[in-house]
Amino acid sequence: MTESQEAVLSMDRGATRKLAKLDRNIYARFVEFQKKFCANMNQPGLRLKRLQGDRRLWSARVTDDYRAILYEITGAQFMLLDVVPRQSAYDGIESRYGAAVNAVTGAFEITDFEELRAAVRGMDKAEPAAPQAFTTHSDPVADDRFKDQPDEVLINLGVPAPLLPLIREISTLDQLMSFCEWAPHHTAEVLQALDEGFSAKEVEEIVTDPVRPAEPVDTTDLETAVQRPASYVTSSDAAVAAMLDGRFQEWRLWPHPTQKQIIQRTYNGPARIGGGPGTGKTVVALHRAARLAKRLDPDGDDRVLLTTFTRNLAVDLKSKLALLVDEKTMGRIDVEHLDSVVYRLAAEQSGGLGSAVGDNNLIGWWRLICQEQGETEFTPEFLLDEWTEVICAQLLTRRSDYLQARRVKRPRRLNRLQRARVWELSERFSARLVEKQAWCWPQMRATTALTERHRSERGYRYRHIVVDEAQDLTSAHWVLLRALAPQRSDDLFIAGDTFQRIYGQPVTLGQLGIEIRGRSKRLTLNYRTTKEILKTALAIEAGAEADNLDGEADSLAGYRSVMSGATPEFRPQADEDAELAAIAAQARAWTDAHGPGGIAVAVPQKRLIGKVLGALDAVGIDGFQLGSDQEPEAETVHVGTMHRLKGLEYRFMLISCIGAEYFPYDFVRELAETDPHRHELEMVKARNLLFVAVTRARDEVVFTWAGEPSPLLRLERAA
Ligand SMILES: Nc1ncnc2c1ncn2[C@@H]1O[C@H](COP(=O)(O)OP(=O)(O)OP(=O)(O)O)[C@@H](O)[C@H]1O
Repeated sequence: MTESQEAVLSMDRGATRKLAKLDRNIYARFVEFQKKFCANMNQPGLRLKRLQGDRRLWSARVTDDYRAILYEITGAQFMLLDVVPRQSAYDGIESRYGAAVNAVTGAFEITDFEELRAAVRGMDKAEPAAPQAFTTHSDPVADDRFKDQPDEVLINLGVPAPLLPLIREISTLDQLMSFCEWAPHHTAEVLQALDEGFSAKEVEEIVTDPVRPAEPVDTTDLETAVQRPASYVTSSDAAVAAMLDGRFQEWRLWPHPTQKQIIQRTYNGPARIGGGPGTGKTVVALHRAARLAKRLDPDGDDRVLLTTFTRNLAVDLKSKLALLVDEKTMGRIDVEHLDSVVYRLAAEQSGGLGSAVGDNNLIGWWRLICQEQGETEFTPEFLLDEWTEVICAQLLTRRSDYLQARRVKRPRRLNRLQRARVWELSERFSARLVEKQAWCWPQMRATTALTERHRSERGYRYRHIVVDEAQDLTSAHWVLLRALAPQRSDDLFIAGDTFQRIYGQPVTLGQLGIEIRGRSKRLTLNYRTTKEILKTALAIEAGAEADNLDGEADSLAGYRSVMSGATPEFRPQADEDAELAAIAAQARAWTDAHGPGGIAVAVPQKRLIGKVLGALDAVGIDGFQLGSDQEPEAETVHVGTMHRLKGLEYRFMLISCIGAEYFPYDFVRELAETDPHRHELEMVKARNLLFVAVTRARDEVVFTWAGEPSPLLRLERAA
């Protein structure tokens, strides 16, 4: 009798796609098969047998009529190639599959040549990927992009030589997209980047170099190859089990190799990851928080803080994190938006906090102080900004400190007398808050940061901090974060995209005691949005500049997508009623075609939400107003301000009421006359806001407006 032997059954992305296509009953039987096989691959009912030809090819029984085709990595680790009807299990098996270690990336790659041939030659084997379902792409691929690249260039970039003849046959975008659906992951990325117009040298830099292993590649060492992240192969039964029980999401199992490097690296200080929308910064932040928490001393009481800018994003982070860690590890991680941390610590420090003055009301308080003091030299807007961005941000508590404070990038120079006046007015403002038993965010952030700075001498609240949406944090937030964790390796991990800054003002982390220089990296592959949507989004930011959170320039260079879909549509309307009707009609059309859910309408102002909800209701569609607390209902059309959509994603997006009348806001237009410096800052935020809204969409975007379009749409470039 053959000995019992446990086994690992690994899968790659191709295998998961094939399983997804199986009939449900067969799929259920495969799940049973997987368990049995892993418990004892030699049990007779599995009928494991070696196939003729390649000595690593095996078949095993899933049902009487279906066989699993397996590829042997080591004696006890197999890769699933396919699940096929028994009668066809052995037909042309050797010419159908290829399995090899990629000499450039070191990845173990399985190729199903039959699927690839079908993709290029149009047999009905390959189905187009979901995101391309509504598109027709008979556009030719540009010959000079990848087709004219010499073989050795493609091979050098990591494209396996056996794929070249088929690649040479590709002549339309449709063929390219279908081919890439089944091609090894790295090959797909290379071809798509070339097709987007990146030169071979650029592709080498942004696609190939990041996954090139440091050590020489031994193409006969399968065991090492399957462990490389570029292989996209599951390494444990737990991962396969999660995949099979329907909880499978690629980002959980297979971070991109570039993402994985960042997740796993030990940084000897604060580190930053940037990158355009949808490049997986949040995915990296989640994995990193999970990894750091798992590595904490199980008997110690160190904790991890995973934080972000808004409350609804913290809710989202928490539910995603729960997919990566068990309950015990979750218990070591606080997932909380940063102002909630501020509030919690402030309440702990002072007991009662009094009533809150919202950010929008602060200007009224400053106006009153100016009136009372007969102030004419400084406007309330300038004073509020100065108090927030200099006094609170630098935690200045003494007049003498303010008189000497650095005022980098502030709109006007102030002499000593002027500073003394600003300080006096600020003291009056602070006294008024105390008198009225009120608090506001800038002051509370600063006070909490100061207290925590002193408290940290007695021990730190967190061992590791991971921050998402970092671009919107204020200086006081940063000072607080610095005070919450000790200056050690892996102390602060910062994810954010400054092109998406829609709240605060630029900060220079180095000046706030957070040194990220030399520990900064950027992701460039967009997983969310189609090329067409990306093009429109990039037109909005064309020529724009952003910082890298450390006083230097950031860029979106190399930013690209591997998906393709419909071109965004721009639909001007005669008046507001016509626009509301157009919004409702489009939401109806998407709902009818694709079912409810995954649809959102973004508007620039809160007061427009009710109108849109009314228009949706009139055509029998349930709308849901996005708020900060409530979990959004899935099967409704979500309607929210562009601000509220930050960090979220939808398949279909309407960006509506985007006429010049509503966007940019009135107060921003007025600033052009009264305060050119602030006008410029607010225009950057408005432009970024539109960029954020557009890049929430996965598949389709439609813009609507009545009257003049907003100048920020940049129709001349975006259409
Ligand atoms: N390695 C990956 N494999 C598959 N999907 C991924 C991967 N990385 C990210 N994604 C998916 O891409 C989408 C965008 O990811 P994520 O939200 O992390 O991006 P982001 O850079 O934080 O975006 P934004 O800046 O717009 O908020 C998500 O749907 C995510 O699941």
